[in-house]
Amino acid sequence: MLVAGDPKSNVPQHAWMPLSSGQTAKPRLLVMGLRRSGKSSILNVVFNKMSPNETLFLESTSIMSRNDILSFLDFQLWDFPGNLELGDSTVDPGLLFQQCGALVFVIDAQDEYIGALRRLYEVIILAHRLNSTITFEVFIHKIDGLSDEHKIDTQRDIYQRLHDELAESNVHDVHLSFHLTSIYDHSIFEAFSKVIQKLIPQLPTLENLLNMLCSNTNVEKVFLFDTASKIYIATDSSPVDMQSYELCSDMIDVVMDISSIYARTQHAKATPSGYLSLQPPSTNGGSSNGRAQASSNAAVLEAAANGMARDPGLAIVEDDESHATIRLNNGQALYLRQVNQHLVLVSLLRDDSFERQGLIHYNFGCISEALNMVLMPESPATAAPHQLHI
Ligand SMILES: Nc1nc2c(ncn2[C@@H]2O[C@H](COP(=O)(O)OP(=O)(O)OP(=O)(O)O)[C@@H](O)[C@H]2O)c(=O)[nH]1
Repeated sequence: MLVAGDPKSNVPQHAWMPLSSGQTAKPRLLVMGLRRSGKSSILNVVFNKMSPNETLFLESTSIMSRNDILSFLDFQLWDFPGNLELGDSTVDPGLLFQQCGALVFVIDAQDEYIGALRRLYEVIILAHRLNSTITFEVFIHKIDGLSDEHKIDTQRDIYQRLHDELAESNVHDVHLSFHLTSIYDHSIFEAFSKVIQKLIPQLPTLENLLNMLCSNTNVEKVFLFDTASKIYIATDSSPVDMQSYELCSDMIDVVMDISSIYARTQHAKATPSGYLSLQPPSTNGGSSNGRAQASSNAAVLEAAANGMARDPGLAIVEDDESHATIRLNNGQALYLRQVNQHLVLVSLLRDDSFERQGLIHYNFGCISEALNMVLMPESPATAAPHQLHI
């Protein structure tokens, strides 16, 4: 196997690191699938902020590569090239599967998928034998080219064939999930969110905290997002509807754009994995006029939350108390609150809830503290949280 790159080295943003034999024991997420199924495109769009159109120019991956995700969740993404066979002498199935938390298998739904199913079946049998805790996440991918009816039929057919084959081989206790995905809409972020959530042991506690926030603050929906990838790592227990998710996710882009103009001091530079690292404030940095305060204090933006460009090179806001509000023209509002360097809370609530704005700020502050305590209990910044007010 090949040598891992230093995540802090000065590599281009879209570069993926080859593998080394001296891996650290981070939780691992393995991405597999046949050639040209869309693996590298997915990883680059979600974790490197590549635009979907740019993926047309991606070259075929010929060697296994890994990307260290420097986020709230410290994990490794491994991209297993489609041309490599499991029986290849360079592949060590023990190394590959034993530390693997989740295995994402990408199937090109626009292509003939019988070959992909055969490969998936082989992978499941081998991986499950070596590590029965792996969750298998099947991405039925490139659904942008399919009608709604065709999508459902494809998913049903893939599920049935795989289920029958596994049952015939007497393999029953496999954790298997299916997701319909495309890099051309939010479905790929939604699917990755669900995959990552299964790797977070504190998920039930995070969900409880978000439920408390909703019931005490009249919040209709709240998501805890990883800022850089826009994967949501938790949400309250009300059902996720795609429109609310898209609005909340787009708000991160809007606030990033506004921050890129008005943020006072903290410019961030993208790490090789596409993640943001904040630089310390410069002594004379930033705008001297009052506009500079807008992004770090209450930025009230009467803006449509759609179609804004994103800028991966800038921090979203500047401190852990930063927040922003966008009032929509349908009586709803979006409220964003930074939790820490990697995470933000984005919520959808009724506009009239802002009559008690102080309460909203206070309660979001309490939940942010509690979230930090749950996710980073050793951090000195996480003192005991205050009580929620109703
Ligand atoms: N229509 C559509 N095309 C996609 C999607 N995702 C990826 N593609 C295209 O599929 C082609 C192959 O994508 P890659 O990401 O290179 O595929 P890969 O699985 O990494 O291929 P190997 O490196 O050969 O294993 C590219 O032209 C992408 O633009 C999608 O969601 N929809």
